[in-house]
Amino acid sequence: MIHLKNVTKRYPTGHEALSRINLKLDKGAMAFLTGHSGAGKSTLLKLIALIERPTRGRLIVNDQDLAGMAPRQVPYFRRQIGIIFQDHHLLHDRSVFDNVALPLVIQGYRQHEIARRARAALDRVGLLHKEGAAPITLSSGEQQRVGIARAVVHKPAILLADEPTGNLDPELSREIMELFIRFNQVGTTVMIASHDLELISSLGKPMVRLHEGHLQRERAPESA
Ligand SMILES: Nc1ncnc2c1ncn2[C@@H]1O[C@H](COP(=O)(O)OP(=O)(O)OP(=O)(O)O)[C@@H](O)[C@H]1O
Repeated sequence: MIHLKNVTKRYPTGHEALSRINLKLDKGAMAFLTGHSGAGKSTLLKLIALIERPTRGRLIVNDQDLAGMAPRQVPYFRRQIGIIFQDHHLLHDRSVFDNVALPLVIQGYRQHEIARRARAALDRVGLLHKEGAAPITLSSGEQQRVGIARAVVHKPAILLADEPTGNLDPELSREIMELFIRFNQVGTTVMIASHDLELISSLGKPMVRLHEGHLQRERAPESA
């Protein structure tokens, strides 16, 4: 589902954030990406989501070679991916429902389909009863769950999360990770960058460690 072949990313500053990365994550698999701050975790997720392009090497995501993808194809490619950030980027002048519905509105879904899917996504994160609330009135764990509902509302094949529990206490962090495991159990391929080693090593999923842009396998999903 996600295959990186000898991928290097050098930013215009000259800094090599990733060096010759080979990594394979099968369809329906789940893995954690670990490493210290600056190790290249966010860069790797950005390459998979085509937010950044590699300097060298190839990425195959959901059977598509990203090198050959024209800019006009990128929005269609991204529909296969849901992305969750540490600070969830919610729109604070819109309701919880509107935030979750937004990707479907942009994609031109019909009104009744938007309502059905947005409520289903909110239900899956346990927040259907908050659909009319303003995000600012929710706890940080609830706000993160709204971000997750928005990321899964279009039923992406791949879910990428960048430090999704960075601002949460240990108990809420575990709840959020368990939510990701549930999405994985219904077939979504999941990759999560996190430096919360204590939590993720207790979850029994493969871990891939980056160190200064180099891959150091721990319990790797599969060698490429
Ligand atoms: N747009 C950019 N331009 C130049 N350098 C960048 C850019 N984005 C990231 N970097 C550099 O690349 C390296 C890897 O950054 P990245 O954000 O991928 O690390 P990370 O492992 O996600 O770190 P953190 O856990 O702190 O988010 C860092 O040294 C960073 O300063």
